[in-house]
Amino acid sequence: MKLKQVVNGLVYELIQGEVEIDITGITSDSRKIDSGGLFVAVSGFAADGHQFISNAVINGASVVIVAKDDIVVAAHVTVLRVQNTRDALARISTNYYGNLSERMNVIGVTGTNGKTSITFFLHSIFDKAGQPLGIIGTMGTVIGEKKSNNKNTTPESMDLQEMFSAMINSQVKDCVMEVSSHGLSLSRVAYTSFNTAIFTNLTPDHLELHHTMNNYFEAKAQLFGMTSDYNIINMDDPFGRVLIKRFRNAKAKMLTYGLRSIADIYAKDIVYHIDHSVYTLKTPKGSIEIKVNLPGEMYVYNSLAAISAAYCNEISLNQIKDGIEAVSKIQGRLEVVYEDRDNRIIVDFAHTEDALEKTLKTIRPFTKGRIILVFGVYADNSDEGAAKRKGMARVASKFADISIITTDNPKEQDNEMIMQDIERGMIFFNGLYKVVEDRRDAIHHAIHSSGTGDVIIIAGKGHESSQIIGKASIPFNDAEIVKQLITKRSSMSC
Ligand SMILES: CC(=O)N[C@H]1[C@@H](OP(=O)(O)OP(=O)(O)OC[C@H]2O[C@@H](n3ccc(=O)[nH]c3=O)[C@H](O)[C@@H]2O)O[C@H](CO)[C@@H](O)[C@@H]1O[C@H](C)C(=O)N[C@@H](C)C(=O)N[C@H](CCC(=O)O)C(=O)O
Ligand SMILES: Nc1ncnc2c1ncn2[C@@H]1O[C@H](COP(=O)(O)OP(=O)(O)OP(=O)(O)O)[C@@H](O)[C@H]1O
Repeated sequence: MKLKQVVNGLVYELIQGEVEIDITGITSDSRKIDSGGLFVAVSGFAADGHQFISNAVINGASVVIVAKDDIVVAAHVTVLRVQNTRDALARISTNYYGNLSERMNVIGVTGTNGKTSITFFLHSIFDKAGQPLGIIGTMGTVIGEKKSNNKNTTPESMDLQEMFSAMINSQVKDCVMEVSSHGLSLSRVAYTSFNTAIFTNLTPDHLELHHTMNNYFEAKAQLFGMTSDYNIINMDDPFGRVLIKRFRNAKAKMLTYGLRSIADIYAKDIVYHIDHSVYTLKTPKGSIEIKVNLPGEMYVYNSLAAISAAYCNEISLNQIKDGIEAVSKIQGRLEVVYEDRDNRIIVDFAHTEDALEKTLKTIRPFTKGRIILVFGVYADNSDEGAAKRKGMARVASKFADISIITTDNPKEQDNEMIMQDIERGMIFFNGLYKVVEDRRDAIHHAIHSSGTGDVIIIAGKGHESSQIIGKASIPFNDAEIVKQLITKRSSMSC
């Protein structure tokens, strides 16, 4: 493609070379450049892409986009300077693939918790309506029968536009994607056209990036100014109500959901069971009974969010009901990975204070014995990280009977410091706890110390298939470990 076409709409200064040349591809990673490719130098959190320009040129880059002055690049390379290279990457990626989101129906889901299950509910509903729906999110990308892993919940702009292209090539024109605050703040979804946006809730998370709840909220709020058709908002959430006020008169129509009749779409007469909930769905077009095969209020909310988007897409109430009811479980989301007469073991992805509290409160009414919680936390060395560790300890102390503090994904943080901080929190909040650093040993300890009627909740890693310690990614899946330990226990007792 001609560089001139690729940079259409981009505000830039031509430092050297010319734009009437062909390029073979775009990347912001010098290690991935092909001969004749365009390299965008991004200043990141760990490294500065400007330092890799000469590598990119050695690897074949014929065009470089920079944000800094005084960058010396080989004379045969075209160099453009822009204000913000992340934004430029999004602009040129969108051009390169032909602005595909404009030809698609894109539903963006944002909020701290619940995004993944909403995408799964919607996928199932669209399936019942005979419309293939692509998914992009934490659990990967789904296009028809094809599934692939994602490095990020919301992929880098170049990867995102490539995914849209793969969807179009597979005749998938409807897409639901999780839109993280990182995705919005780091321009990963800039220039993507969203038809619909969904807001779930906002509670403390990712404060190492945003520092304040207000900044975090403002990052999320951007999505609702990017929509053409509908903004769907949880009106029971305080931040949801701020969005309702702010976007009431926006171009996109507003649809609210919640548990009270003032919402456009709401749930009435909810009955909670150990493994499902039943409620009457109320919509402006009528009512229908819904069974959600995941327990607790949070999945009533998540189902309502998905239902609201399906409703805006004119899917019938019967198809909506069939779609929600066809989701029997979601990996790592209150997933019962073992059950016998005496005990249940549940794996859940709760990795924020609010998610952990909701998970423990959901399980409590159905627990005859104790709740034994296995958890750790990823939180960096900032004040915000310290607050997260203390907050998780507060919830564990208050809502579990005993907690086994262990390793989550410490990444490059000091795990000893993380666990000591959680321990300090447990002491502060008077929680009963034990520290077992190795996660497998911690799960083993929980199983072996459990008695009749106890429920074990292993929180924080849900579906994840590896544990990230330092730079190493070690295969590890909570459900799999439980299976191994239980098998070992039963073979020993034979
Ligand atoms: C903190 C953070 O968000 N980091 C993301 C960010 O990395 P970065 O820009 O800081 O990259 P960097 O490593 O500093 O490198 C800077 C630049 O130099 C380039 N480089 C680097 C080395 C080299 O040899 N050559 C080269 O060109 C890199 O390609 C990059 O363009 O941009 C990368 C590309 O988009 C992301 O993959 C990466 O996500 C990391 C893996 C991450 O963990 N991110 C998390 C915090 C995140 O984004 N989470 C959200 C929300 C999750 C949720 O709540 O569900 C998400 O959407 O995933
Ligand atoms: N509506 C909700 N409100 C609060 N907590 C929730 C809600 N839905 C799910 N959770 C909790 O949050 C955890 C993560 O859920 P889910 O993966 O759907 O969220 P997410 O928004 O996709 O998060 P992430 O972007 O971190 O993957 C669940 O395992 C559960 O403990």
